Amino acid sequence: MASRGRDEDKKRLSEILSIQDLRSVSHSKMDQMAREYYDGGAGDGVTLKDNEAAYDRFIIRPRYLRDVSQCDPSTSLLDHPLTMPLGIAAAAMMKLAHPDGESAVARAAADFGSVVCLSTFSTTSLEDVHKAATTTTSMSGKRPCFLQLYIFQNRETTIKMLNRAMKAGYDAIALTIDSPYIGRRYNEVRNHFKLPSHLKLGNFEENSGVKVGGENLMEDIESKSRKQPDRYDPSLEWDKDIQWLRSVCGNMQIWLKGILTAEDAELALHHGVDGIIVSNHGGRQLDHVPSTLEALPEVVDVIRGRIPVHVDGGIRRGSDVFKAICLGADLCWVGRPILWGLAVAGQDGVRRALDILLEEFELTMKLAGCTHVKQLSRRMLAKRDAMGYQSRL
Ligand SMILES: Cc1cc2nc3c(=O)[nH]c(=O)nc-3n(C[C@H](O)[C@H](O)[C@H](O)COP(=O)(O)O)c2cc1C
Ligand SMILES: CC(C)CC(=O)C(=O)O
Repeated sequence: MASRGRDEDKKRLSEILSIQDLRSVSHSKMDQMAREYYDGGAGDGVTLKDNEAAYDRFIIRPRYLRDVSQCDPSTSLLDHPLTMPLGIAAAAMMKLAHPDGESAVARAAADFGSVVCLSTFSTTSLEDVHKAATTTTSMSGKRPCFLQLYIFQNRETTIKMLNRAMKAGYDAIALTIDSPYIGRRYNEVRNHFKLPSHLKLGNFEENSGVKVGGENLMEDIESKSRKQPDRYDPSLEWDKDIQWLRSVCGNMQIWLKGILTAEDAELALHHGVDGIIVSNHGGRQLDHVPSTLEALPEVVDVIRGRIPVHVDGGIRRGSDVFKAICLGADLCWVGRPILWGLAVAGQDGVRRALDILLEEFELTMKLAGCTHVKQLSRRMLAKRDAMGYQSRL
């Protein structure tokens, strides 16, 4: 019976041709609370929509007669090979989409040759996910693994988690800097978002004081009235806290997730972080901030290749990956497309999402006259505006 189910899933998956198809099919697989938590954003969703729309404002300037019979879409991260410049962004509570949750995502990433960034609020323990993410049947050698970090007011909670991550073998932590408080998300309030009782957070003990859900999404984390309150620390600052983090991270690299301006990119460099991710949290935090594709060039221009610059938000096609790399990103992380794949068919659905993005990326490279990721540059793009298009960036 189980194998018949998997065969049916495979047939259904082969009929899914794009990430938009995957998104539509995923909607019938989740209840309203999970669907709206995954798909929604903060406020009126202006930034959420703009993340995707920004990709349509850039046009590709293809070059022809350049022998594209061989094309290599691969790259590397922390000395590990990647099949293409694509990683799986941190997303909380993946078991809301599928019972196999984070482990299924990590296995699909390992087999494909991608990298996973695990959320602090995973529904699987960081040890189990590291095992799944680094055990691969098809890529040789060790796989890279990131842990996304929220720093709690009770620093012991954070230190315990970092010690577990070091012991498990994580390569890097990505500190999310755009969330001193959680954005205003109407869906979560209306749906009384709560982690269902059969699911548990994988990285905290029952008595840690960390929980998700209540009258609104963050009520438990942000409540000061709990007996053992433990919430995000909104007092984080460049000078004291990046240094503190360095002192408790051992050999793990420190990346910052959520940079949107040249000023903060400069500060990140000054404070010696190992890499940055241009991100607006998929439009889930402050509404009306810039789309990440449009924030990317000013960050790249300040960093000038001294540390890696990654980007996430609104990436739904291989051509979107192409455009972000042309604008100077070293790697793109995708969030919701992976959740949609997971909801549709667990590990196989995640693999389908990754395969679609790879096929589209490789074809875009070839049709634009590129055979290697290093050839992608700003000269290959133009920006559309109300008057037509501007041919040089
Ligand atoms: C359902 C969901 C949960 C998320 N949870 C986290 C999280 O726990 N920590 C974090 O730093 N970012 C989180 N993010 C943001 C993602 O890491 C990423 O920035 C965003 O999803 C990228 O945009 P995209 O979904 O359009 O690809 C979450 C995003 C979604 C959609
Ligand atoms: C609010 C957290 C539990 C997870 C998160 O960062 C998100 O939902 O965007």
